[in-house]
Amino acid sequence: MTDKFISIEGIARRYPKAGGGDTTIFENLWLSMARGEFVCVIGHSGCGKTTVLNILAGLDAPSEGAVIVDNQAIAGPSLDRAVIFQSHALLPWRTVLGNVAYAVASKHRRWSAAQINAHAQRFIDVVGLTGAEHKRPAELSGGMKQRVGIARALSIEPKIMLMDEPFSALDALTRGTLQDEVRRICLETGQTVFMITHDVDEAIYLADKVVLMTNGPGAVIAEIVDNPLPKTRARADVHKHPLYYAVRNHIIDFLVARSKSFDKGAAYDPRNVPVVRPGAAPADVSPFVPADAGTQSNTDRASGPGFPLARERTG
Ligand SMILES: Nc1ncnc2c1ncn2[C@@H]1O[C@H](COP(=O)(O)OP(=O)(O)OP(=O)(O)O)[C@@H](O)[C@H]1O
Repeated sequence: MTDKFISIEGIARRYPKAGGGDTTIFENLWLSMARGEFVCVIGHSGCGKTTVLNILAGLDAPSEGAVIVDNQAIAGPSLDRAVIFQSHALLPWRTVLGNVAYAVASKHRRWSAAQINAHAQRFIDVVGLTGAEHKRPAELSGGMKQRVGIARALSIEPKIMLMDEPFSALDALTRGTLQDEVRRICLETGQTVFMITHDVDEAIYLADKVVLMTNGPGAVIAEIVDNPLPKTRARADVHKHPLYYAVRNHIIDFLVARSKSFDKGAAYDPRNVPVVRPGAAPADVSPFVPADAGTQSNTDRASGPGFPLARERTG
């Protein structure tokens, strides 16, 4: 990877133990992300995903190591990095417009009220809330509240979106719609996204890369799954991709078995975590052929082990 827009460099997070000493949640974590890349992180509860996200947000500091964004070490929160939480954290006394405008005003302190409102309205329209501008959070459904959170994050036009299970509290239909919208918006705006999810299908649908973390304490990045789906993808076609089931099975197998007993082995290098493309031949991946284009089903073609690609330096 050449463009290291985000570079996580050997970070650790330790907390003091009640009886003395420290618990190491994770250590020596290295990961880099290119500009415009959508990365999903998957791992069991407690492995430190939110801690990593909070460090990226500047809300927490690593016990060791550093995170560099756009060639600058993170030294606290910044309007360049917007966070979308599972709970939307809206200001209950402000309307939809008021909530988004509040974020816009914090970034553009010299703008007039008219400029601020016009800018906020643009992002309210983007997330499909036109007509709900004057409602207060209590009058909105969970999905609408989450849209406000997304509009608020987008309205400050951050360089990076950090999302902590943003759709997990939503019903399946709303979740699907918002996943589609977030994907579209991120593609259109070239957003770089770091997102935590527990949902394997969500990760495969949204991500360019899926980072697999082992169980904590002492969690490590076991590997990075390079998603073979094309950047432009439609929800309805995702499962027809010839490698879809191989990728899905690989991630599930990791979560069910390997995340607990991951053997780093002598060859494991945290700065150079294996990048895998499950089901693909080591040197080549066939172009996507729709399921009805041939006699062999895509599911048949998807069988086979995950071959590690050439080890790619992530640090
Ligand atoms: N302030 C704190 N003091 C001590 N331990 C903490 C503190 N904050 C988090 N931890 C511990 O750090 C570990 C990682 O927490 P974190 O929330 O990052 O995990 P996670 O992978 O995001 O989990 P989940 O998927 O459940 O959200 C947990 O074991 C948690 O108990």
